[in-house]
Amino acid sequence: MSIRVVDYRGPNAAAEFTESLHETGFGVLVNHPIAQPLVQSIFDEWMTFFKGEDKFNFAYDTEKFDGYFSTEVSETAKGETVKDFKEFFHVYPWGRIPESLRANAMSYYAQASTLAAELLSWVEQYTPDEISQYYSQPLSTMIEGSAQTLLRVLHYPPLNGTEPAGSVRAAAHGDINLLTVLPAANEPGLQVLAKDGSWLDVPCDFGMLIVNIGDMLQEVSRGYFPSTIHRVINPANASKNVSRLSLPLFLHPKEDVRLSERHTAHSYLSERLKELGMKK
Ligand SMILES: O=C(O)CCC(=O)C(=O)O
Ligand SMILES: [Fe+2]
Repeated sequence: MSIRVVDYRGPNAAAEFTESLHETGFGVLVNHPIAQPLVQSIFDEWMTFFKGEDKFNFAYDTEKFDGYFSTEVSETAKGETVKDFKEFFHVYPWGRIPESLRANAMSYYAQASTLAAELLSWVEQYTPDEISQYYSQPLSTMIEGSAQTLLRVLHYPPLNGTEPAGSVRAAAHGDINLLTVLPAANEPGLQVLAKDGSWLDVPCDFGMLIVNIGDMLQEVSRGYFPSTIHRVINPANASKNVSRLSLPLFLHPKEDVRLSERHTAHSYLSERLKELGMKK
């Protein structure tokens, strides 16, 4: 198994991309419409933000989850005991963000959301009928105008020996949401769990766009599109002291969207956040 790289402008892009998502839960696009200079500017300006002190004025809201999560708060993946070694900022259009960072973040949020809606229409088009009969509405409209869609700006600090023993940049996990869109980070490290139990590097050349299925699309498609386990490994010695920045946009359905007989998007998210200890 390997993760296929699909040319967004190629003649069979929609079919090839959907096939990749079905087989591996991941798809990688080149020649896509997200402006790379914008991604680079966001990396540069957020690197400065994470190095500074202003971030502490944006400590995350414990009810609404917008704002800054320090390495002390961070996240512990389901089934793990040690926190991931990372800090991050949750950006929502309605949430808090330093004014100087807002324009680029919102521009990226809008571009990636538009692209995600198109990719979901590809997915819908190439879903077998026996699966798409379960979709309660077109996949692309599930995310339309959703207040839950979340841009996470992640900083994995250089490893300098002060990190907690046994911690990794991001322990193995599946994403909760419908679909995740993620420009290749400035450093490698993202891996996906193959069916044979081995870990595969996700292609990550500068300019590539990585897309993966989340648990909610797995639920909607009754498992036809798998929410594949992935992780971010610590760097090898040579690049140990380099920060890694990453910019996943987690596309969430609107709260009242029905995913399955058991779940709406709202009930599903509440259950998962409780499991993670993030919600009472
Ligand atoms: O940083 C990455 O490459 C992936 C991050 C990730 O998987 C997540 O935040 O859910
Ligand atoms: Fe993830």
